[in-house]
Amino acid sequence: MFLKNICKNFGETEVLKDFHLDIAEGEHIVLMGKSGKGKTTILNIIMGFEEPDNGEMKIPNEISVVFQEDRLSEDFSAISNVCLMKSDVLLAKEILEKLGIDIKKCVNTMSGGQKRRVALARCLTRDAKLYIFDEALKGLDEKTKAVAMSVIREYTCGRSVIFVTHDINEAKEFADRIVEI
Ligand SMILES: Nc1ncnc2c1ncn2[C@@H]1O[C@H](COP(=O)(O)OP(=O)(O)OP(=O)(O)O)[C@@H](O)[C@H]1O
Repeated sequence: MFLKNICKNFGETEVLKDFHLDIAEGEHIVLMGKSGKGKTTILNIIMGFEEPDNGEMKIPNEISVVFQEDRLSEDFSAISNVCLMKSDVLLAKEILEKLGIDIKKCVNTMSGGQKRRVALARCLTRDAKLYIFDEALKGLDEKTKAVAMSVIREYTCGRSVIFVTHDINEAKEFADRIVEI
């Protein structure tokens, strides 16, 4: 997949100018850059939520995402949230259990870090060509983060990934290549 010469302005604000990104099949890219540099804008263009002003791109249709916000159905259990769009219950259970989540627990009784892990499990349960993690481990303690990182690595092995983080240690641990914008 690739993005080539992508430009994007919001009114007078120039956010992206001739932005390039190539990702090989199975490659894990970490996208870094200061707040407001345009990382989420790039992801929104990749996901089709924003139109670029200029440029070319080739992006797979099957994309699975962890957004910055959890975007869960609060009144449903962990397993129902993960299986809402996907019927592979066995895989969903396996991933939720590896992430230390009680599958029957209702989301509205969960801590922030537990909700984050449900959002992660939902993303990893989907079969996709490209996985996007936008600050997916934000708010997790170090031990939980290490477990979550190893689960992400296990289930994205051989698949293309864009991982956005401000944490250089996370980036170095995960990346085949770090892209700074
Ligand atoms: N819909 C929009 N309308 C106007 N300006 C926008 C819009 N979306 C983003 N921007 C602006 O584009 C710039 C890049 O925003 P973006 O959210 O892509 O940054 P980011 O690198 O993801 O930041 P952060 O690390 O804080 O999440 C910012 O100046 C932001 O204010």
